[in-house]
This record gives sequence, structure tokens and C-alpha cells, in this order.
Amino acid sequence: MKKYVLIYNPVAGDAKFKSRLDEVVEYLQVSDGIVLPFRTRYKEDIRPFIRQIKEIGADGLIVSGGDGTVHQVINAMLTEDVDMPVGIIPSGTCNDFSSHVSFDKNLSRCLSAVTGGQWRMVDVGKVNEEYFLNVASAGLLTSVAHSVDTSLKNTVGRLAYYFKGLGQLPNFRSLHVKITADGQEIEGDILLFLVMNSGIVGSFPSLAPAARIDDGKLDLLIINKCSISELMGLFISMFSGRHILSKHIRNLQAKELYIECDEPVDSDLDGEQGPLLPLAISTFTKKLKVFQLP
Ligand SMILES: Nc1ncnc2c1ncn2[C@@H]1O[C@H](COP(=O)(O)OP(=O)(O)OP(=O)(O)O)[C@@H](O)[C@H]1O
Repeated sequence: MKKYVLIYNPVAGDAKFKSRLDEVVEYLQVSDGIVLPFRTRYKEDIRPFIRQIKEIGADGLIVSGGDGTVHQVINAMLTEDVDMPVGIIPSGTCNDFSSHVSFDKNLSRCLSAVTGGQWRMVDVGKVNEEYFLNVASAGLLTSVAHSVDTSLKNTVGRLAYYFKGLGQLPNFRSLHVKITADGQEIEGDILLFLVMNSGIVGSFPSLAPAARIDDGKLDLLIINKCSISELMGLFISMFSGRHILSKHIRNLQAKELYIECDEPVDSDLDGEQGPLLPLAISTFTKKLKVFQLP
């Protein structure tokens, strides 16, 4: 019999996952598995629980939640040296990382990846002392994401980011940054930078076309200072991936980055509030096991 741990956030996204717990237990039992569920209350609950399950020796850890819950669980696992494959039941608003590693909202598909027992190794990024799975960023979208009201986000989902973002366009201002990417120095006025592990961010499918989640590199995408109308044009071209050709975009790959700004600016890690700049960013190649569909 296989043992699984399930960590679930009952309020993530539309808060419907909790009504499907019985289905999860049934699916795993029918597949000769048993599951230990843990319901989150605050993000601070997760690390003490992960520390306790170290002794259990489970065959896999299933996380149901949004990018924020997945971010907390992975940080706790890597910090506490808990080495087990992870499966994700995405129930948040954007679920960027999980959609990249092929977990969609189909519950049986997610669970079949877990019970199938096959996993792959993926890279993880680290900013100062905190790991991130998908993206570290700062600039205009960061303030939008942190100011989107949760009820608005849960009602209209990812569109809330765009609605809120468009409303704030007139307030956007540039940041003067200095970026060192594997020794190469870039300095200038920018609107936004993203350091990506997968190329999916904010549900845009291909923000960094060359990004691979297991290539040992992170993909830096910079939007240089430009006018509001040029920025609107860039957002539209992001849906097709053509933004990469714009003169306002800079895209490169690096293993280590150091990003400084001449003012204190918040960062965003996987949709959660991150540390103030400067950011010392590094890549940990093939650091995490993620279940995959057979
Ligand atoms: N039982 C709970 N009640 C209220 N808040 C909770 C509970 N459990 C976790 N949280 C909070 O939920 C937040 C994480 O939510 P998560 O990111 O997983 O979902 P989301 O915001 O709906 O999705 P996404 O990040 O994809 O937009 C954390 O800040 C955490 O403190």
C-alpha cells in the first residue's frame, strides 16, 4: 500500500476543492493507497507540518491550492530537506506552474499522475533565502497582483489582474535598475522584469519562448520604459508571443542574477509578496521531483 500526504488550501480559487475530498480519498484507496490530509489555515502552518511528515516516509505529496500554496509547500520541503515527489491539484486563480507541468483542473488526471508513480526532475530558483518555482518579478505587475482584491480575484479569476492592471496604467512609473546576469551588466529604466523558470506567467502561455523547466537556466524578460500606448500594444502581442520581437523587450538566459534598484521596491515570488530589492537570484538544477502523467 502506498502512503500519500495531501496538503489542501480550502479557500484557494473558487473554494470548491474541499467538496471533492471524498473523491480524492476514494481514488487513492481504489489504487491501493492511503492518504493523510492536512488543511491549511495560514501559510505559516505549512512548514511545521512538513517537518513532522519527514518521519512518515510517504510515497508522494499532493498539494491542492493556488500558486501561493504550492510556493509555501515547496519552500518548506526544500528547507526541511524533505525529498518526495510532488503532485499538484490546481485550485487557485492562475496555477501557472502546475499548468506548465501538465496538471490541469481534471481531478482524475492529476491523481492518475500521482498513482502512476512516474516523476521528473525540475529546476527551482532561489531569491535571497526563498525558493521560487515559477517566477520572481518586480515592477508594474507586482503592485497589481498584490493589490487585487481576493474576492474580485476569485470571482473573475485571472481577468482581475488585467482589469486592475489596465485601471492602474496611468499610475505606472519606471524603475532604474542595474542587473548583473552571469557577469553581463544591464542598466536602465524599466517598467517590469520577470525572472522565469517556466515560460508561463500570469496565464500568458509563452512569455519566454526559450524557457525550459529543467535546463539549469532562468529566463530574464525586461520591459523597458515605454509609453502607455506602446505598453498596451506589448500586452496584446504577449498573447501570441510576438512581444519578443519588440524593441522594448530584452530577453536572455542566465544561471545567476543580481538585481539592484536605486529605491526600495517590493518583489513578487510565484504570486506571493517577496523581499525588497536587491535580489540575489540563483538556479538549482533539477532540484525537485514532480509527478508526471505516464
Ligand atoms: N483555511 C484558510 N483560510 C483562509 N486563508 C487561507 C487558508 N489556508 C490558506 N490560506 C491563505 O491562502 C493564501 C494562498 O492562496 P493560494 O495562492 O494558494 O490561492 P489563490 O490566491 O486563490 O490562487 P493564486 O495564487 O493561483 O492566484 C495564503 O496567503 C494563505 O495564508
